[in-house]
Amino acid sequence: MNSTNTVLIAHGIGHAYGGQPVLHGVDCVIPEAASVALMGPSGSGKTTLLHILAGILRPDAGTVTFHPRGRRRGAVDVSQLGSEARAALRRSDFGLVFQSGQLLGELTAVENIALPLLLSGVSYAEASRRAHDLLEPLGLPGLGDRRPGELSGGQQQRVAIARAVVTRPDVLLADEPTGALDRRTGHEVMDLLHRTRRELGSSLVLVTHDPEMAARCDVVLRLTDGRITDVHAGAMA
Ligand SMILES: Nc1ncnc2c1ncn2[C@@H]1O[C@H](COP(=O)(O)OP(=O)(O)OP(=O)(O)O)[C@@H](O)[C@H]1O
Repeated sequence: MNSTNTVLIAHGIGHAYGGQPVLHGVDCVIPEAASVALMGPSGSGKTTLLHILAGILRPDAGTVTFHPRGRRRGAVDVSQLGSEARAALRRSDFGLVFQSGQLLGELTAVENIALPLLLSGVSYAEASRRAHDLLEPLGLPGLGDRRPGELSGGQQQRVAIARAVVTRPDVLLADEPTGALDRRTGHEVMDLLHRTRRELGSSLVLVTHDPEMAARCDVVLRLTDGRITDVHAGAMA
């Protein structure tokens, strides 16, 4: 498979839980600086595939090859890395956003945003400065000292996006990031996610049930019973 201008290539991905197969030989390609929506019925394996692409889960079969942008390092097979190396990759090269509940309640917004930098060894002063710099562009001016419990759902997702992008990752992986928000707030958060990833030149893999959110992506993949059954361009991309 040609790897030019791709950041992630999944090949022959198979996965089972407790002997129950969930993914059957999935192939997919995530192009550089593009957005890819992953749609499909409940239970079709979307989250499992996202977690495998993100290196959270190791697949039972197949490979996930990560090609760092600008080829600044050699390609790595994420599926063969140990848990430490996958965690390091998630901290430095991937940015993850979930539906909710991902922020640490005892930390302020700025501390939550700074966390991936702190875990990568950046000094507290530098990490806080970079986290502060994201408040304004992410629509969180003046909210840096609030704890998650003092923020609205939409504001919490903005903090989660800020945390995902603070390391300027090559790939953003988001699982229903607007699933817990009302429609208008959901679109505002998605506007922000697309704008930020365009500015960074990052790719986005978005798991969503919402056809409008999927249509805003460059490519829409449909997963049915653990198999890719359709690939088409997003209608509003
Ligand atoms: N940790 C787990 N242990 C056992 N079975 C699991 C586990 N996680 C997911 N499954 C099962 O694997 C199948 C695929 O789940 P997955 O969450 O990947 O689907 P999905 O397409 O993301 O679903 P949804 O749209 O409902 O979130 C489902 O049948 C689910 O019950």
